[in-house]
Amino acid sequence: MSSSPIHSRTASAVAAVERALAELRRGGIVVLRDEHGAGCLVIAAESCGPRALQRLQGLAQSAPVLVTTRRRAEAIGMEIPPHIAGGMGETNKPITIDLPEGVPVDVILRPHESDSTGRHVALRHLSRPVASHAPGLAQAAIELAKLARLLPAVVLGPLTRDPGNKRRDWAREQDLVYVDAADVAGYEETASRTLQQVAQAHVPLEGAENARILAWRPSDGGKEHLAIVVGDIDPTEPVLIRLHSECFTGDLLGSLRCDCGVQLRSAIAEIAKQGSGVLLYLAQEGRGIGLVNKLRAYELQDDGFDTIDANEQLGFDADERIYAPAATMLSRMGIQRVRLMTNNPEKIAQLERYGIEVAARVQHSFPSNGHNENYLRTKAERAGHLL
Ligand SMILES: Nc1nc2c(ncn2[C@@H]2O[C@H](COP(=O)(O)OP(=O)(O)OP(=O)(O)O)[C@@H](O)[C@H]2O)c(=O)[nH]1
Ligand SMILES: [Zn+2]
Repeated sequence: MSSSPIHSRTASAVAAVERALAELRRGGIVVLRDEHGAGCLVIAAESCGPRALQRLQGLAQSAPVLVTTRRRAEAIGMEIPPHIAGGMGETNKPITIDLPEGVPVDVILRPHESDSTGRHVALRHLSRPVASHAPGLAQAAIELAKLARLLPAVVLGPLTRDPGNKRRDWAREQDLVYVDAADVAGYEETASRTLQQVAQAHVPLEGAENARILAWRPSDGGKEHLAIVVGDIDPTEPVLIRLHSECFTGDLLGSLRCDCGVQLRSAIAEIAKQGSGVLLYLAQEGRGIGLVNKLRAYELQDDGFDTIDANEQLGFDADERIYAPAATMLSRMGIQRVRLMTNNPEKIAQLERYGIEVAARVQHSFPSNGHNENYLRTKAERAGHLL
């Protein structure tokens, strides 16, 4: 990669976000600052221990608040006043809630624990949502928690406005990780632009012996994606492509809750049958919420929620994936036109948005295995999947 000022600015921005993610996952405090100089301290609710919380309370310049998403707040039965709920298009915006002294932060996380009257335990401790002092910071803090594959709930400690750029120096003095909110917003797209191929090996696969695996890594050492190239690609013609999102349970363990295992193996078999093509194996487990959160969503599905509602009950969107890394890898391989094996119109729309022409859609669906009927039905009826 070139060391031009633009590239080094990109590299340092993604590196700052990656450091913040590691810090949140280990229960540390991150300093966030927006372009107007507003700042705050952030701890992920899921990893918030008593020492970090005490430190945040000591450093913050007003009382800490709890921030989660509207869907999570609604899932625990919280009433959201219309002036806070936001309009259309802001369906899952961050919701700020006062955090009275002594209230355990994790009340927001305990899924569906109710008291004897059926009221969610969180409501016993938490009052109605309040207006956020800096909505952009709340949004960036929630985004960080999601990128760290944690539940979208954070403790936020407001800081006074910072007219110059002193906040970064202050963070350094306090030995705290600092990140600009603007760098969080575009992180996944920016990181995808830094993807570089770092390994390539011939790996004969059952039914596709002429296969190579190419590994791609972003400059911050974050999520690595793979391209499984079968046969010899001719980029002058639309190339047969499958975008496969990682599914540990389906791909590796043969789980029958989903259709990923059969989709993975059949895609490779079909590509081999047609002579050549590429399967992109994307590190976006659980439609982008991570394996742990997917298992939490499965728990909710065992209680009767469908795959979309379960995501939303946890506070996520139904699908958190972006396909910018896929588009970058295709372009770097010289592939601009594809025949895409999918039933998901969002994959087509996003690839086109990122500059890849989808010349044709190739259907890629399989009969139910006796365990995933509801899952397949929900994808067709609620996620707009084409069958
Ligand atoms: N959150 C969540 N993720 C799931 C669930 N079941 C499967 N997944 C994830 O969904 C992704 C699989 O989706 P894909 O098969 O790539 O995509 P799709 O949206 O079904 O679209 P096509 O298969 O291309 O038609 C993987 O990351 C799985 O881990 C679930 O119940 N909840
Ligand atoms: Zn799966």
